[in-house]
Amino acid sequence: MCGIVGVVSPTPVNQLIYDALLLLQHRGQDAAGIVTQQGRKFFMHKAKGMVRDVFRTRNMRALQGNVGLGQVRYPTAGNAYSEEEAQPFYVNAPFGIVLVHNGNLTNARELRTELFLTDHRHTNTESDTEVLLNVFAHELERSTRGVPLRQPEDVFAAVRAVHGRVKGSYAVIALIVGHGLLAFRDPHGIRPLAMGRSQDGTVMLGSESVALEGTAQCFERDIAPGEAVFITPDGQVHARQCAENPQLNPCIFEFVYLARPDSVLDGISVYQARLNLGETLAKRVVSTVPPNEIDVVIPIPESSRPSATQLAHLLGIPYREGFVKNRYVGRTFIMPGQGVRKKSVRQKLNVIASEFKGRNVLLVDDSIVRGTTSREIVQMARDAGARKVYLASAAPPVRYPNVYGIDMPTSSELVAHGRTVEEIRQLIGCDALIYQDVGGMKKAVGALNRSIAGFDASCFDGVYVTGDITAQDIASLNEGRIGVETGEEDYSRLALANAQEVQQEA
Ligand SMILES: O=P(O)(O)OC[C@H]1O[C@H](OP(=O)(O)OP(=O)(O)O)[C@H](O)[C@@H]1O
Ligand SMILES: NC(=O)CC[C@H](N)C(=O)O
Ligand SMILES: [Mg+2]
Repeated sequence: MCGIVGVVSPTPVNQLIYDALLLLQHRGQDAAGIVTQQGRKFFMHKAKGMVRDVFRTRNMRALQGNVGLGQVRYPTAGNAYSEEEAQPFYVNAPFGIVLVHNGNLTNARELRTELFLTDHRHTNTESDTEVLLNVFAHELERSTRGVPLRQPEDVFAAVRAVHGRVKGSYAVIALIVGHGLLAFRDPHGIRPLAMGRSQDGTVMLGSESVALEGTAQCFERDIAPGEAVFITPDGQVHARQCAENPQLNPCIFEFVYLARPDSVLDGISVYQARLNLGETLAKRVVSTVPPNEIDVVIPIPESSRPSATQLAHLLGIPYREGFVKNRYVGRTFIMPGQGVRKKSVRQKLNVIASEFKGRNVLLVDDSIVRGTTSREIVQMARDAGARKVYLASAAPPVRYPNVYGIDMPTSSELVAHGRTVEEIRQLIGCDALIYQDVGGMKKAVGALNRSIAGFDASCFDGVYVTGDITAQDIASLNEGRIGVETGEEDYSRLALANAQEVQQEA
């Protein structure tokens, strides 16, 4: 998960891109970058940090031009430390291209070798996005060598070739100097991408509808899976389906946690999806804990709030705020490194003790991944004097690694991996633990857009929509990954140990 945005406008775009990135900050808090283009020149500024820290006035002034793109990064490949892996990425040939990417390639390693040996292209980082850009550049070069670019045909042909070579998830925005802005989505549409316009002729592309609406654009439509859209500098929009068998399988975790509740992705309101999840979760709570044994329902801020409200409403139990969030601490789950995450839960959430004292409380979270939040929160509720602490999760147990751009690289770090619900309950230390079930989750979200063929729910059910992913694949995907915590934490070691464990089990 990252946030991406691209704009073509009759007026300068620097502030518009900045504003859109701020609206997408929840999708990536590790690095941010913007490129604009004026004449034959790109202007780029990127660095580690949140949007507000990365861009100072002098940086903004230098970002000139009426066309540009930007990204907020949540690293899921390569080195979380490296400023060089912040996006956008740039190649000088053909034409001069910059690119931003949300997603994760599952065959980046093979492609990197292929790029070097066959395409004679050098990549200088461990980033899968750099690989993706070079594959695109190579394919564009192939169709245009020695002749001027025929747009949009040559651009669409290159995207078609990219679909043929690249595997995994990719929502992409690229800018070809002097020619226009390109956006495309992988053939399963795993990561979201939408388009909007404003009356002055501005066209904007962004990861979530909130980025469009929050910058006064009118949401127009989602980009279809496999589709490419090319916008010329004068604002003309060309669109083409570039995949052979496109099928919409959006990532269900977007609706559970990643996206903002005020966004609508692929026709589904994220807020309504979370209300529905609360509704189905309520039914499961009833079968485990009699509602008259629960005095109060308390959400674990921020993302679980809609599910918790709906659950409390259905069970007829008071909904109270028991934790206050320090708004200046970012989302803990998307922080790289377990040490940072653990420390941040305590910094981020503090109890209102009177809401717990002598009560049986039902805490609701949207999901339990590593269990970092739940373990701390349950203890905090006990310390505040709760009699019984029950915990309910609006998502099912997260048991499998994610390979499509969510930072869950190894199964061993997932609290639910290889454990029964009772074992997880003991680890977390609550009196009862109630999970959503996979079918219930898919039904709750899927009911909001019946034209969706199915969701990518791989971290819950182990089914990977782009084809089987073996333990070895996961190990090689994690090769070279460096976490932020120690600077040395190499995820491939963890992943290999994990792969061996899985093989032994088999
Ligand atoms: O089991 P864990 O590994 O702790 O991960 C799950 C938790 O992380 C997320 O919260 P986060 O603080 O990132 O964001 P939020 O404020 O949007 O809920 C999510 O909402 C859960 O609370
Ligand atoms: N999660 C993402 O979308 C990140 C994009 C890319 N895989 C990176 O790590 O930089
Ligand atoms: Mg949370």
